[in-house]
Amino acid sequence: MNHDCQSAPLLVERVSKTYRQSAAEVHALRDVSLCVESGKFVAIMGASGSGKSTLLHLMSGLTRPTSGSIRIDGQDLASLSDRRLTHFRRQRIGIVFQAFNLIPSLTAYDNILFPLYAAGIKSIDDAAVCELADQLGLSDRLGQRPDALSGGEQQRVAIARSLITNPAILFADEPTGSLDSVTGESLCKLLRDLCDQQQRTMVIVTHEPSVAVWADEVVVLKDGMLVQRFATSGHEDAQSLAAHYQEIVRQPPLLVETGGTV
Ligand SMILES: Nc1ncnc2c1ncn2[C@@H]1O[C@H](COP(=O)(O)OP(=O)(O)OP(=O)(O)O)[C@@H](O)[C@H]1O
Repeated sequence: MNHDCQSAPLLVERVSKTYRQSAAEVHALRDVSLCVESGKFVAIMGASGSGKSTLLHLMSGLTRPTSGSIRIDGQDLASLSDRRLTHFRRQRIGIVFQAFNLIPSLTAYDNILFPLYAAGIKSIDDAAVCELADQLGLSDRLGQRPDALSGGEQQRVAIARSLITNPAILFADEPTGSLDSVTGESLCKLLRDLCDQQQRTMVIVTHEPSVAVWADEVVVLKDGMLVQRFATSGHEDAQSLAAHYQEIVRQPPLLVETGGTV
């Protein structure tokens, strides 16, 4: 294993997930290993049913693997009880969903602060909240409820909410999936800026080459296996990335070495 992986924000080692549906078993993930170093932006791609959401849910501690281990910021998730895992997730893992999942009755400001309220933290650093809102272009929207915000603004509130606890890593499941292409592109630029300017570490699931091209590296899943990963540096536009991705998914699986670095 790469030496730097030991201190990486994310280390996935030989993770498998099998769902049982009455008598049948569904092998959603098979022996997946992945390491993501600090400040990296990684996109997970794959056809429908290839296991992208399952992997994201396992890495973000929402579900547990059938076998294998996941370390976030050095913490082995399997060693935590359900209660401690929930606490750890709220403190150290940021999660953003396609559908924003904001609380409709709360203002943008209170939605952003919700993870702190849920953790029982009462002393709010207002300057830090304002700085975060400013970075995400939300300064003049904080008093609005979600139904008065555009889709792009709602997703930026969701990102601010996920960053308010200063997590070790941010996971996002199709973060642009509910946005038009122009708004989606500006959201991708924002995510890129968060990595470049604040050394945030990010893993997103996406179907869209135009989104994946903003990442540093692309991880490709096929039939629950990690079949390839590649740097986006050779694919500066989405068309070139899409062509390379299609080539990979058409090939028979070629498993990458266990524990390599992304
Ligand atoms: N809770 C579950 N119970 C049983 N099978 C499941 C469950 N969740 C996912 N699966 C199965 O696991 C496999 C991987 O599903 P997953 O949702 O991770 O794929 P995906 O790549 O995210 O797909 P999509 O792009 O369509 O969201 C699929 O065969 C799916 O039917």
